[in-house]
Amino acid sequence: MCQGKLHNLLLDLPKVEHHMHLEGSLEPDLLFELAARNKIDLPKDDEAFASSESLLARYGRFTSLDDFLHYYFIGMTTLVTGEDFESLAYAYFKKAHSQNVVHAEVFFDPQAHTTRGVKSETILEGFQKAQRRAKDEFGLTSELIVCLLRHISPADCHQAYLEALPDLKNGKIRGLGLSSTEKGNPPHLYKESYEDAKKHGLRLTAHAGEEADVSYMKSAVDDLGCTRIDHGIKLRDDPELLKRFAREKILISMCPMSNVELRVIKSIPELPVREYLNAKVPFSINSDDPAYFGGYIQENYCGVQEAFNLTVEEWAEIAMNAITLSWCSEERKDEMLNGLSDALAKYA
Ligand code: HPA
Ligand SMILES: [Zn+2]
Repeated sequence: MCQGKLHNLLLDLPKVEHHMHLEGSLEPDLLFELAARNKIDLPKDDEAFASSESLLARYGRFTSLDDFLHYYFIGMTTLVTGEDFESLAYAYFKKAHSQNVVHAEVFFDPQAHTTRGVKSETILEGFQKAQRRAKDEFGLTSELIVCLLRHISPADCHQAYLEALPDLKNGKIRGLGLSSTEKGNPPHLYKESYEDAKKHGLRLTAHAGEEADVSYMKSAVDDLGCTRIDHGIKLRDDPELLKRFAREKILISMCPMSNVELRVIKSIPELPVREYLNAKVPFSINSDDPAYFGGYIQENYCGVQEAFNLTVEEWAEIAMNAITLSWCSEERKDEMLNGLSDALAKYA
């Protein structure tokens, strides 16, 4: 991994995570523990589920987004009670805090749980307990973003959106996202939910430009009104749209290790980090599904440094954009910006 002065800076930087699926932080050990406790049958015809070790080994051989999603959706069937959701989120916050994450805006997939009979209140209460503990014990603030699963029909997704709406309006859930199988499920299909959310002034993001092309990014902005795009690594292919992202400060939440593990790119140097920095397109660096892709946020920061050898000033800009384009209060942003100045002072 990266070395020297810059490595210490990357450890010290106060970090903000914008792209992390809580269900994607389910480590194999906890997965097996929950399966035993909740008497959940894992597939017997897949030898990957023989042990934590074999499961981890299989995670190292994903061939595509859908290949990963197959394991991701099986894994989360072990989450049943409020305590399970709390343990999951608390374990993530604790790990994130150990890597100097000071604020996290995290996704979850209610449709994957409610369709198995888990109540939305159970999920939300578990996550909220973990959020309160993370704030009290670590000073780590967080926001929840509900994801619509785009492999499910837009009509069913709209139903899920309507179920989440009261908690979007009362601020328990901060924003709306769109995830799962991207190709063949373009953003505009989910317009009804996003249009309604926009009317209510809610925060909007969508996964776009991960496996599919840049037209999905354009549709997420034009048709859905997103002010943030998750992954979003295809902007090079539309120079006008790239300028617009810079002008309107539309944040891209990049996930380097995820892109390599899901074979979207061969290696991190292929990412458009230099182009986005030069064009002033704001982006943050994130872990996506850290239990599945072999690293949390720190490992992703180090991977980017190894690949691009960025300067202190460039890291300062990345860290500052991550803070200022977060969906928290201005007061919280000011606190985080002060923390950033203190961390940078040592490296001036
Ligand atoms: O990287 C991802 N892409 C789409 N859906 C997802 N759900 C979890 N991670 C992802
Ligand atoms: Zn994601």
